[in-house]
Amino acid sequence: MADTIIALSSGAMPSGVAVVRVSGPRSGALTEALIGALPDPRHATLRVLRDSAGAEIDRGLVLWFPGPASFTGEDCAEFHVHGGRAVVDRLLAVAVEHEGVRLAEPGEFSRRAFVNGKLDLVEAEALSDLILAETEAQRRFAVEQATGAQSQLYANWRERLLTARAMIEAEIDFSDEEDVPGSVSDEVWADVSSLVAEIDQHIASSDRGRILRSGFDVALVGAPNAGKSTLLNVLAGSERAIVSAEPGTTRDIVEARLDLDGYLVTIADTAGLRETDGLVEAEGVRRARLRAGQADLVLHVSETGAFNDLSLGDGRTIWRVRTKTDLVRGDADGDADFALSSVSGSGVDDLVGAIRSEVGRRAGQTDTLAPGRARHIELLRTGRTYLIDSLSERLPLELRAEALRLAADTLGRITGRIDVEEMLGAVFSRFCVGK
Ligand SMILES: Nc1nc2c(c(=O)[nH]1)N(C=O)[C@@H](CNc1ccc(C(=O)N[C@@H](CCC(=O)O)C(=O)O)cc1)CN2
Ligand SMILES: Nc1nc2c(ncn2[C@@H]2O[C@H](COP(=O)(O)OP(=O)(O)OP(=O)(O)O)[C@@H](O)[C@H]2O)c(=O)[nH]1
Ligand SMILES: [Mg+2]
Repeated sequence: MADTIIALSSGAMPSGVAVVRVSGPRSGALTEALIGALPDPRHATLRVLRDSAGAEIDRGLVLWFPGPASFTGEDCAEFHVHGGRAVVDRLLAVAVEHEGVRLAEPGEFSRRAFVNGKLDLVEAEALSDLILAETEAQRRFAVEQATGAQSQLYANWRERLLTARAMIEAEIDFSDEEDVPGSVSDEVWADVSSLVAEIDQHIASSDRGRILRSGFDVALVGAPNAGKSTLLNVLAGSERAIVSAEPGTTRDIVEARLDLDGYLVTIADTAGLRETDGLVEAEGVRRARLRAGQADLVLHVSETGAFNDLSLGDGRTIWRVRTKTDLVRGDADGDADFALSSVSGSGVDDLVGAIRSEVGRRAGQTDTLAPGRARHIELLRTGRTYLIDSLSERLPLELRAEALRLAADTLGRITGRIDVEEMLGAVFSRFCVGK
């Protein structure tokens, strides 16, 4: 018999109400022990909760969800009690005195929902993203995936591959017979080719998915004293980083998270780039370069208007930002894209506006499907290589069919649904009646 698990499912206490959730075969017995008779299924019912000696723990709403019609698919119950630490501690302590009842591990309710077929892996991951979402774009991206849109796409691809494989297997088995025309396999391979193109397009949107899910990454880099930390503070609207007239102030990366039009944007302030004998500062410079090399957007900050080459390699978007325009200077703005003063504030809005539109452009529509997790992208890439194998005309048909199977399995791993019965169904449903 599976353990019955219990945990606080609502947020930090103290809070108005705390929701304690229980799932597993002893849920009903535990609920009866706490409140007497079980309430009607799925009806919020006000009850007194008592310990085994009959002392009142609290008074709260109780919900009973007999399985399989519950979040986890098991018998579940919820206790909506007052959100005090001692209330919840006492309730949990009384619950785990019961045989077969223990505290839940992180993610264990969702894990059970997955095991019982209530959620697939993509949906379960999306629920976790939904809980972590801080901005509107993150929320919409997570909701889309949590409601199965992405899963459906992968399921359809997988279905096509299972069909393709069944056709090729049939061709292998009945190649001497006349009822399987050769053109069938041409159609199959044409469809596999177009699937490769669809997967490529989907993988190409992974930058978008990453930006929507994890946020858009901006790095402030440049010479010491250029005004990077001051600019970070202005963008963040608070004194995040230490500012001083001494060059080499910043060593660690200091981040500020902004919500621009619903998109999460992380601004990273970094150590000023220079040759240095200081070990700590040199490490800071190394980290600054590393961060800049991975950023979606690099703001190259300079107080002089001179911008030496950052040598960050290809593919980085770099904007040149001249700072301290409030100070009178001989030279002009040079070839800066933006000129601003963090002290007077002039030019700051232009920069923020430009970041805003850059993020919007690079994130695209929030409601179009894009893979946002490394796990998905990796499996998509692996699946694609199997498909390329399957298209190789130099290989015997048996191996090409096997490559289709591996590709289908790989796609099945994204949603966690790889199951042999389905494959058998796809194969046998295409046999002629009586064969
Ligand atoms: N109080 C409470 N609020 C909550 C949750 C919860 O567990 N408890 N949720 C937790 O994540 C979310 C809602 N998700 C849920 C998903 C499925 C079922 C459920 O009972 N499913 C059954 C019956 C479906 C039906 O009747 O329509 C099923 O799938 O068979 C409940 C909540 C957000 N709000
Ligand atoms: N007048 C004026 N001074 C500024 C401006 N921005 C920064 N400063 C000053 O320039 C000095 C250096 O600023 P920081 O923001 O610490 O420079 P940084 O680029 O972070 O420097 P490191 O961390 O050493 O790389 C400080 O004295 C700031 O007050 C500005 O827009 N106008
Ligand atoms: Mg600094």
